[in-house]
Amino acid sequence: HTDPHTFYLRKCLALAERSPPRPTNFRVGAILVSRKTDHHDPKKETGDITDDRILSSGYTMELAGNTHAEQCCLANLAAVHGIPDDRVAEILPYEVGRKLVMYVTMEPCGRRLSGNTPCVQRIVATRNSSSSNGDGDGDGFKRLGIEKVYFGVKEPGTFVGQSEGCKILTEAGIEWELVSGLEREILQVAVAGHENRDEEIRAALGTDVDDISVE
Ligand SMILES: Nc1nc(=O)c(N)c(NC[C@H](O)[C@H](O)[C@H](O)COP(=O)(O)O)[nH]1
Ligand SMILES: [Zn+2]
Repeated sequence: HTDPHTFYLRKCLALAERSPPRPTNFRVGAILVSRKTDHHDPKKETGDITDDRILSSGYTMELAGNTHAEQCCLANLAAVHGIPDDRVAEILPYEVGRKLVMYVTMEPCGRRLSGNTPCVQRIVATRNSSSSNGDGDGDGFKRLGIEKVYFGVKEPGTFVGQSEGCKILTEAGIEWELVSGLEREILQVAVAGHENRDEEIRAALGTDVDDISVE
């Protein structure tokens, strides 16, 4: 019986395996979940996932262009509601007794070599939209958006060196948690399109084991 976080990260890993291997990015999978919270503490998750609702999912390059898993996950949800992906915050559910969490195989990016909007910015943006109550006097309530991110590995230094994602999430008041146990599997999928993937995995695992078989 695996814990709920490993259960979801394995689902994200299966999504990541659908991503076309490229030397210029990582293959990542993401799932957005609405989770029941403890009725005494709106931050606390009950640990019981039977009431979870999977709102959306995405994987690297699922959508046209140079897209990231988290970006596709949010864009897919926006598309379901027929609005542009930069307005996805407006349609995210905001319910008493529930909170939104995102599972991603890899730490959301804080910087992208392409210069495209990093995923942490897209995640933080889900918290900034205030929903008007329709009377236009701007006294809407602040939607909480995505409150926590669970991921299975920190971003390797391959493209941007020391990753910034977690720091930016913390600064924005978004909790995050590194769920260990799947590092090797996540990295092997993530770097499948890279030339020196064995070396990359060794460096990322911080070990010098020689028995890393990429396949
Ligand atoms: N969390 C995450 N999800 C992804 O789907 C993905 N591809 C990355 N990858 C992070 C890496 O830092 C960037 O892929 C490079 O910085 C190149 O940037 P572009 O992807 O071309 O914008 N990270
Ligand atoms: Zn990203």
